[in-house]
Amino acid sequence: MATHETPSGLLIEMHNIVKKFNIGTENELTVLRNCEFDVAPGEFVSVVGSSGCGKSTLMNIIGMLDRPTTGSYRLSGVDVLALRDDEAARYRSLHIGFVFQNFNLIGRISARKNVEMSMMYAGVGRKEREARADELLAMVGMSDRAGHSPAELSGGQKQRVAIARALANNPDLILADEPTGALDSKTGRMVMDLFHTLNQEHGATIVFITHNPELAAETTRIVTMHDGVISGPRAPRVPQQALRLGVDAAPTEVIARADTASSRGVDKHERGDQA
Ligand SMILES: Nc1ncnc2c1ncn2[C@@H]1O[C@H](COP(=O)(O)OP(=O)(O)OP(=O)(O)O)[C@@H](O)[C@H]1O
Repeated sequence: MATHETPSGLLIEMHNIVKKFNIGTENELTVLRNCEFDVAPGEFVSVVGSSGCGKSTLMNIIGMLDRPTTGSYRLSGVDVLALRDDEAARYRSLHIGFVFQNFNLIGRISARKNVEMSMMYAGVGRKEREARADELLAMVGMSDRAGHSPAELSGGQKQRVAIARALANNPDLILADEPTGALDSKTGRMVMDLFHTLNQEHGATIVFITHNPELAAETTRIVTMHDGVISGPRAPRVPQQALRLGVDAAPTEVIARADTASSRGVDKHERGDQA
């Protein structure tokens, strides 16, 4: 796997990204316009902007689920746009963890199997997969539901499993698209606190798309999209010594901290300090 030590010190380097849909037809649409987007290791960056401004389109390109029409994109120093589709799929599965609004868990298998699945694609052996899935589910406080199927879990529990799955291959980057969007405010708070713990305690680099300005304000940097154009502060240019994600820290301690922070958030909520 590539490491964070890139010549620029940046994890994501996007330059002059343009995305057009339906090229050459009467429906041609330019959705991203000369976007510059850099992220340094260890950042927790939120991307905000009104509906239809291009956030998910940007996310799909960062997540290597789609390619830009023009522009350059390096992830962990690798020119990922130069990769063939099969190479890109493998690179994506090893380097990026996704968390979606609607969880995107596989319904007919257990929480543990959902976490294991991405490791299976990465070629991790069964014993190691099972052990790591258990560690990750402990980390997100879901050990007691590991054998349950997604239908038997609450929204917050599903999202915790999805976060454990996103961490499975020790990714360089977590991409979270409205991860609290389908959750009530208390559960959303808990999920957000888990992201903070992963960022602060484990050095996880997170790009977080949200409509919620209060949640965005908690992150280390906010960029705004407007009609396909990104604005906001640039990534710190000084190379950072970021920790790679790992579960070597005591998992129970991690979730305990998230839970404590979560109750603090609820208290604030009850006091009316936040929406
Ligand atoms: N595959 C596609 N083909 C054509 N147009 C598309 C496609 N995907 C997105 N668009 C258009 O691109 C624009 C930006 O969409 P995108 O989903 O990126 O916005 P968004 O900021 O994520 O919106 P929301 O906050 O509502 O999710 C929209 O006008 C949308 O209709």
